[in-house]
Amino acid sequence: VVGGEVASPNSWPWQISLQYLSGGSYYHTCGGSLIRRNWVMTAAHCVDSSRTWRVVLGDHDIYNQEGREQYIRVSQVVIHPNWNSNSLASGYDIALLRLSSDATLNSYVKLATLPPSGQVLPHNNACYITGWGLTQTGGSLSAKLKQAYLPVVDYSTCSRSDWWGSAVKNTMVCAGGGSLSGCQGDSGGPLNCQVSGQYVVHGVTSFVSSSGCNVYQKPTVFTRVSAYRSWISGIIG
Ligand SMILES: CC(C)c1ccc(NC(=O)[C@H](Cc2ccccc2)NC(=O)[C@H](CCCC[NH3+])NC(=O)C(F)(F)F)cc1
Repeated sequence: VVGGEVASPNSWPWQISLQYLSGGSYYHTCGGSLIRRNWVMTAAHCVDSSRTWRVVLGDHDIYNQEGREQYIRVSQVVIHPNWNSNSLASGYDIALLRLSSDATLNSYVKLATLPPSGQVLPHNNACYITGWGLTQTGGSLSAKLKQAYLPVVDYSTCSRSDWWGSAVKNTMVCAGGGSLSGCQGDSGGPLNCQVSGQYVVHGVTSFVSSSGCNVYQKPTVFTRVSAYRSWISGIIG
């Protein structure tokens, strides 16, 4: 997350850190959202490679153990069947991870609320991106979970030629577009949008401009969760 601030610990209790095993240690690579006690929603591009994954719930500082963390292995990766890693612009950047055991729900670990099928938020709807991703283009991961206020940019604006043009589809949500943005390592995490006084996960962080994270008129682009509700229900029940 470029800009914004460190979140109050565990204030986004569905946010998870997706980590992969390498040389005996686990490393943060993406975010995700807990949607059932044994299912996490993330981006397909996060789990394109076959690795050993684990999910960390209840985390705040990914480099220090603070006692609220739950570490659970991933037993199954379900990538959307239409996802094509060579075509980010086509969308379908969504995947579901089955956990090897159920998360314990408490004040630090809660389930995300998903939007109703088909719901499209209006321009400027209040949303926050959260994640441990780079804090500057080419920078380093944030040790502590960050949040940044990214209001929704409607499709008609986001698909303008001087914005994202045809790279953005209606199955995506754009948000931000100024000095605040997502960045590498935020992928797969939630776009938390305020709807009737409640935070709803309307987006899965998908991409930013290849020329940098916080680029003017290149808002962060998210998979629109409400476009995939039936697929999600078909998998998790
Ligand atoms: C759709 C097409 C025009 C398109 C192709 C590529 C991109 N962007 C990108 O590829 C930039 C590249 C980059 C790397 C490092 C620093 C800055 C930028 N990376 C990204 O946008 C990666 C997704 C890459 C998926 C493919 N491996 N996502 C993210 O960084 C995040 F966190 F914002 F979700 C954006 C659009």
